[in-house]
Amino acid sequence: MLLLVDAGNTRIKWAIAAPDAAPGDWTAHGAVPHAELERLQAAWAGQGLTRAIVSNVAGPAMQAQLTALLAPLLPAPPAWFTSRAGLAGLRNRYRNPTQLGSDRFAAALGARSLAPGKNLVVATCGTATTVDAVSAAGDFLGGMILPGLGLMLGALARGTAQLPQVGPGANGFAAPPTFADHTSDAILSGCLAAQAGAIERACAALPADLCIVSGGAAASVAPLLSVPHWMLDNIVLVGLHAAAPSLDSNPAST
Ligand SMILES: Nc1ncnc2c1ncn2[C@@H]1O[C@H](COP(=O)(O)OP(=O)(O)O)[C@@H](O)[C@H]1O
Ligand SMILES: CC(C)(COP(=O)(O)O)[C@@H](O)C(=O)NCCC(=O)O
Ligand SMILES: [K+]
Repeated sequence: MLLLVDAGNTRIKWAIAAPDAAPGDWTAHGAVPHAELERLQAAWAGQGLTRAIVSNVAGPAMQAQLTALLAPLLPAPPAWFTSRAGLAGLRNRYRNPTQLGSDRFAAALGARSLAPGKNLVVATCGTATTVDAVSAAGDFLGGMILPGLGLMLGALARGTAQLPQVGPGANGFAAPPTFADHTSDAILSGCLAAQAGAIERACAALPADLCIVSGGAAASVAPLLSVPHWMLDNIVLVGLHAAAPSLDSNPAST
């Protein structure tokens, strides 16, 4: 069984797939915040793992923790997925291709596997929000990095005397009226508009045939979008899955 891992700056997302499964066809999947990393031991043990592909943008301490966690569960070390100049028909136009976050390159691969031959904007609304362009011809053109919804809300609370910390309600962050009539909703209106506005500007600039929206805050941001879009739980894992066959012949990160 193949284990796919997307270690972001807030949560570790994972999925397990049979060797011949199509990208996104998973037998199990889940997510844990960094503080609950040890729960992955129970989730992954006994799954018959034979191989793992890991994207990690959360730093060397996370890599060390995942290495220790996976050592008894796998016959060989995991493949640490990294951005590179090209993979699976996707060319990376970043000035230095390896500087691109591995999750962004994986997300672009995933988007292209789901919607080949289209001009795509790929937005992942996580700790940071990234808004990237993939051309119909298969070029990762580059993109935007902005604070994610949680960071925006936290920055306003930390950096001002009068603004409160706005948290999610029972159903996440429901969009308030644009011109809100109290402070909490005014903050939320502004931060959601910043997220959705960046995505819409990217879609207009490309221009995009389709926008793919993913990440922990996607369900809060997507309803505001006035552009054609698909919302997916984890486009990064789809991309790692889609990349798996190509990594055998191009194991730059292993
Ligand atoms: N209930 C919620 N509603 C909306 N957004 C949320 C909620 N819970 C978490 N988030 C946002 O999702 C982010 C985590 O998403 P995730 O895609 O796992 O991030 P990362 O890949 O950076 O670890 C948090 O930083 C926060 O901004
Ligand atoms: C932009 C990111 C911080 C996003 O991380 P995330 O929100 O998924 O935790 C990550 O992709 C990263 O560290 N990128 C390296 C710099 C770059 O992509 O240009
Ligand atoms: K992100």
